[in-house]
Amino acid sequence: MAQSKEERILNFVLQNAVRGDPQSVVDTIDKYCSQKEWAMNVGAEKGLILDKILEETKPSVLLELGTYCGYSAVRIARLLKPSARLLTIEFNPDFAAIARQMIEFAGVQDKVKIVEGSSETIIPQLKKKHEVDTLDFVFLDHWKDRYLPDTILLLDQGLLRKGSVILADNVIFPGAPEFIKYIRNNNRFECTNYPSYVEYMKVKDAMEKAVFVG
Ligand SMILES: Cc1ncccc1-c1cc(O)c2nc[nH]c(=O)c2c1
Ligand SMILES: [Mg+2]
Repeated sequence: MAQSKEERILNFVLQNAVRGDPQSVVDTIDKYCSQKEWAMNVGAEKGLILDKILEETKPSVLLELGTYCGYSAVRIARLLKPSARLLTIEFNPDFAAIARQMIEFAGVQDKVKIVEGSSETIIPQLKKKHEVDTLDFVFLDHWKDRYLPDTILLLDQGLLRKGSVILADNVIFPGAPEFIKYIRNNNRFECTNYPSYVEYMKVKDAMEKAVFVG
């Protein structure tokens, strides 16, 4: 069976990165995807914005929507304190299988739990099945037309508390106009836009940070 692009990315990491070194995994994926095959990892430029916001927030309980190959899960986990936990939801089982191996190779499996399935199904299970009380940090990086309904679901499920940070990738390209319209006009969120570029491309993109004020 022909290899998928995601399998090629994983194999490049297994052969070229340092086992147990999350920074080397992040750098190796960026090297492959900038020189060989484009892939939808948050990438190095937007990754630095993500890093900075994580260092400011110092979250303990995190949720990511859209794991893909595990690039951002590894990038996030490398900055977390030992007791912090990241739950990451991935709909595509093939991507989830790649991400599981990527996360284990990076040595961050104790901090990261991949949950396979749809965010719509899993978000309502977070409290009872995944022992979440409230979320300190949420990274939206899945289907753009799910950003708004999933944000509303997080609110309805009582998963946000005063100060919870939502960070959304791709609010310019591919774009999430309904989410942006809602979040910027909702006085329960304080929004900040971070202009950047689509990963590995010279196309403008941005991330949006929305802090829940309770
Ligand atoms: C696929 C694509 N083509 C051209 C330009 C950007 C994208 C793109 C970039 C991303 O960071 C994405 N993140 C999550 N989910 C996506 O679907 C996605 C798509
Ligand atoms: Mg993205």
